[in-house]
Amino acid sequence: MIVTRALTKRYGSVLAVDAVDLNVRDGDRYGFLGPNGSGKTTTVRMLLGLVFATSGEIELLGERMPRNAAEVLPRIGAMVEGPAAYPHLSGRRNLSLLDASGPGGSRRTRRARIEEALEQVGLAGIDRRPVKAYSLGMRQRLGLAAALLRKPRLLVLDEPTNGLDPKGIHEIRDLLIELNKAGTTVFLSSHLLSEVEHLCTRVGIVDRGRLVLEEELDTVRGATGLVEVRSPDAADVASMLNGQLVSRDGENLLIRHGDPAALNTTLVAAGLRIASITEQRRTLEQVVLEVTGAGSDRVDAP
Ligand SMILES: Nc1ncnc2c1ncn2[C@@H]1O[C@H](COP(=O)(O)OP(=O)(O)OP(=O)(O)O)[C@@H](O)[C@H]1O
Repeated sequence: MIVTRALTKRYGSVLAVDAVDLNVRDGDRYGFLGPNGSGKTTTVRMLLGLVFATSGEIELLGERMPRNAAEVLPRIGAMVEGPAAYPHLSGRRNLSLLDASGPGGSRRTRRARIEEALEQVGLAGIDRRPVKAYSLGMRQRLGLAAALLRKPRLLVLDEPTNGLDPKGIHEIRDLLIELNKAGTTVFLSSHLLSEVEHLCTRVGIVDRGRLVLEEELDTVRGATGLVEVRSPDAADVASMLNGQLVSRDGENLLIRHGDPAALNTTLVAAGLRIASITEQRRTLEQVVLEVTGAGSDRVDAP
């Protein structure tokens, strides 16, 4: 759905995006993750033909960009930072102007389409209020409604939950999952680990303009080889598994073991009570820290 090859953008002496090879597949919920200033917005802008790449190639839906922008862009729903709208008009009116600029049938069909998009993002209830009176979160929702108008196969969203409160973030997340289940590929940029961790199936991590990892989230969050056990008989569990015990804090134990089911059977067979037993997986945060190296305070030898 999105393929880039050695995509590069230079602003004077700043290498904002450095030879990025993205591969977003049909059906992905892809999180493009990186700290502020790592090149996410610039990449998204290049994908959508809003800025020209210095070098490299882009394919969207199998078509070369920006060469085939006129053909490709109507099939994509996009939202980039700070979605634009006429401030003195209502959200509905803004959407209807946007809708009118594209093809799409009778007045009734258009109205139904706008209504559905407003409904999806939770803005259907506010009719007359002009966009200038919207909160940042409402503007984000309106931007998303605009992206959804044409029921795109691919959504490209730059920081879609920016400015939303936790409930709003949750609603947008549910909506994106629902759309994805119905067949829409979702590509979103974010600097929020938790957002990507909760929403995405695949992740691309960018650091100072370079793509340092692209992988399935399940693979990224691989098992650590440790099992977390909580037991009222923690002292007995600890002495039984002495060699494998990594740490103990009250009822909570961390045990070196590759198979939680087998460990559970062993403990229960020994008459020990197990309140919970879970395979420990790496967090996305750990992975990001690993792949982004020593971080911004690194001091290289001259
Ligand atoms: N128009 C521009 N002119 C000059 N430098 C720019 C321009 N746009 C971006 N940059 C620089 O390119 C680098 C990447 O910026 P970009 O906005 O793409 O990062 P980002 O990951 O989207 O960050 P954020 O999360 O803050 O939006 C930064 O160093 C930024 O200062």
